[in-house]
Amino acid sequence: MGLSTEGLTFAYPESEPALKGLSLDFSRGNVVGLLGANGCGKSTLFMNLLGVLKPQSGQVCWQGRPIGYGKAALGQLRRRVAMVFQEPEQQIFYTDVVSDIAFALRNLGVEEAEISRRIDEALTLVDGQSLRDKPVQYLSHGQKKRVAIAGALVMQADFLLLDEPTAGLDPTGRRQMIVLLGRILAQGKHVVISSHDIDLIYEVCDYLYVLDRGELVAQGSAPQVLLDQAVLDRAGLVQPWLVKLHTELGLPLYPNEAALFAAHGRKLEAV
Ligand SMILES: Nc1ncnc2c1ncn2[C@@H]1O[C@H](COP(=O)(O)OP(=O)(O)OP(=O)(O)O)[C@@H](O)[C@H]1O
Repeated sequence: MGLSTEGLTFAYPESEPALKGLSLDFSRGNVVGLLGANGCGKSTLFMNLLGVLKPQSGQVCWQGRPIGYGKAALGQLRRRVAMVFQEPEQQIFYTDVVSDIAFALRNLGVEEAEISRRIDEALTLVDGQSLRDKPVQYLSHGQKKRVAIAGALVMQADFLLLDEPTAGLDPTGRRQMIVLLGRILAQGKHVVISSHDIDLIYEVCDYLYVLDRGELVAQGSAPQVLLDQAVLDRAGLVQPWLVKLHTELGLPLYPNEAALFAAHGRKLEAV
């Protein structure tokens, strides 16, 4: 058991509810995907999960208990649940990489030796050791994204919320992000991904929730949900290309590109 919501309804002031009675369990898979057209409520949900926004009814739960909204309770929650925003600028505040990653840990009063150790480990994980002393302003978008992920990893949270992790990345950067996700999972963490990158969602998620204007319209394993054309139409989504090869050409439903290549006796070149 970990992060979940029960009947969560949230409305911005003087607006229709952006989230309507959502009961979601983010421990249903190691990587849970959130899908839906623009404006369906994904970012609003993430802000509720972090306790930044408070639902009008229902609740966000940690280990089955409603979270608190006092300073101490939110501090505890954020050691468990960390978010990586879509735009790295939303969470990078310092001009150099190491100070930026250290910021939240210093705030929590973590010892400097421990801070160095965690930064070293996180930068290695994101292939970011060479970025260590670079001014943040000179980093590319993809490099900034990796620094932002390192910033979340040093918190050692159990759940990482990733908002559009592949947005703005070139094909190599996107592949590297998938490799990085694998490393994060190997550490036993849970990941929640909100993304319009349907191929990424298909390849990495083992459970999906589909939202349409704040309502839950489908849930299940990735193949279960993404083979359901009615759900895709309702939520404004398209089939991943591997699903399309299956439905249109009758090929087996391959879980990823490497499996498709392997089935044809070919090895996919590594990044
Ligand atoms: N600060 C706000 N005040 C009022 N309404 C808002 C605010 N932020 C978002 N909304 C509305 O809430 C709904 C959900 O928006 P949200 O940004 O959560 O969707 P999203 O699924 O993350 O969209 P996208 O895929 O474009 O990032 C939308 O109708 C949006 O217009």
